[in-house]
Amino acid sequence: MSQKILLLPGDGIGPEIVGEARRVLEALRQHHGLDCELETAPIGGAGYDAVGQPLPEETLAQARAADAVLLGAVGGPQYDTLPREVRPERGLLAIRAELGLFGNLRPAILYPQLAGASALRDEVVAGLDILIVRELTGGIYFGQPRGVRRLDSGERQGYNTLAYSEAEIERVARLAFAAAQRRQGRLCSVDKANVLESSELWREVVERLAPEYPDVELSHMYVDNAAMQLVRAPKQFDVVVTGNLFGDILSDCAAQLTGSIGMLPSASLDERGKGLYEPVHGSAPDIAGQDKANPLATILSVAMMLRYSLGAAGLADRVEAAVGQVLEAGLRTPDLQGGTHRVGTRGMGEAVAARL
Ligand SMILES: NC(=O)C1=CN([C@@H]2O[C@H](COP(=O)(O)OP(=O)(O)OC[C@H]3O[C@@H](n4cnc5c(N)ncnc54)[C@H](O)[C@@H]3O)[C@@H](O)[C@H]2O)C=CC1
Ligand SMILES: CC(C)CC(=O)C(=O)O
Ligand SMILES: [Mg+2]
Repeated sequence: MSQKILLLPGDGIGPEIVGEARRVLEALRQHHGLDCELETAPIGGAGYDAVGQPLPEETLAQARAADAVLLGAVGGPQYDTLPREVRPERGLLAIRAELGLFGNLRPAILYPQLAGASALRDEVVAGLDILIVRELTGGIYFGQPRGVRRLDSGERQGYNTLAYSEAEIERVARLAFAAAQRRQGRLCSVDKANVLESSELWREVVERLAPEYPDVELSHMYVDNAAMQLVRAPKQFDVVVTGNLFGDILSDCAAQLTGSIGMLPSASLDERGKGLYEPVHGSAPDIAGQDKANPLATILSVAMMLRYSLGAAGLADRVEAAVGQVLEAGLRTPDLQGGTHRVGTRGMGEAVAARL
């Protein structure tokens, strides 16, 4: 039966990188029998421009009906002065919450061809393969109350709430323990339990689950140390599980270990494994519309989608192998150092599709 994939290009470089992901899906359809229907809908600033909402109702309905969703990125300076409730980023948070996508898998893998492109020395990053499991629908990005209030002094105060329930911690921790079982069997839970009550509970719940996963070696680390360890000795990590804000920050940091933020894909999964797939980076307004964006994070997100939502692990392997081949052939977008052939967004997408 044909599977329905919803494309949400979004803003900035979103349409360019999703265009290249689409090219890859079409190559798989043409040459490898992938049976899928592609639909496109607006989100973020594009949603606001179309109907005044960053997550149009119609887009959400299409996402619910789809077998998988591929998103580019949202946001841009032209939207930064809008009321917060209709800003593009709210649309992204809303679709994550509405679809119940609590588990965000962010693998940071160094392609051997990019060892020289990493900000760190070869020996520190060679063979790097980390999985960051970020809680995606709770924590300070969603906590209530939030807002800007007037103090008695007349001064304004901005405030947010960081809250995690036991159930929210448990379900993402189980996802991470299970991922560690399929990998090297090491799980590091990152928190700030020396200061935050929500982290103290986080650590307690993760610790309580550990006996159910005797084949996983569990450790804990404070987030400030984890940021330092990620650039000091990143290969000490196998799977990292952490909350929404800490995971957002640490995964951008891990991205740079792999050569560029343009290399990091992600999968956001619900309780039943239905997913939304998106690169880790944002809408990069500074390079939008210039054929400069690296589409590989989005193309690698297609690979994750094939593996986790479409039951096509063989095709996922093919896409990942094609990415390795174009890097081996020396192709590099401007964000990647080294190589022998400078290409743009389109050139990179065409080169991957041609190898499928
Ligand atoms: N998932 C999403 O949709 C996200 C959206 N944003 C939004 O994106 C906008 C820009 O945010 P920034 O903080 O600048 O983060 P960003 O990730 O968009 O860009 C940071 C830097 O990385 C570069 N970069 C990002 N993706 C790239 C790619 N594929 N190829 C080459 N270079 C790339 C950009 O040119 C920029 O120099 C904001 O409106 C922000 O709210 C930010 C993060 C995530
Ligand atoms: C734009 C934000 C809502 C999120 C973000 O930076 C991310 O998910 O990586
Ligand atoms: Mg981010």
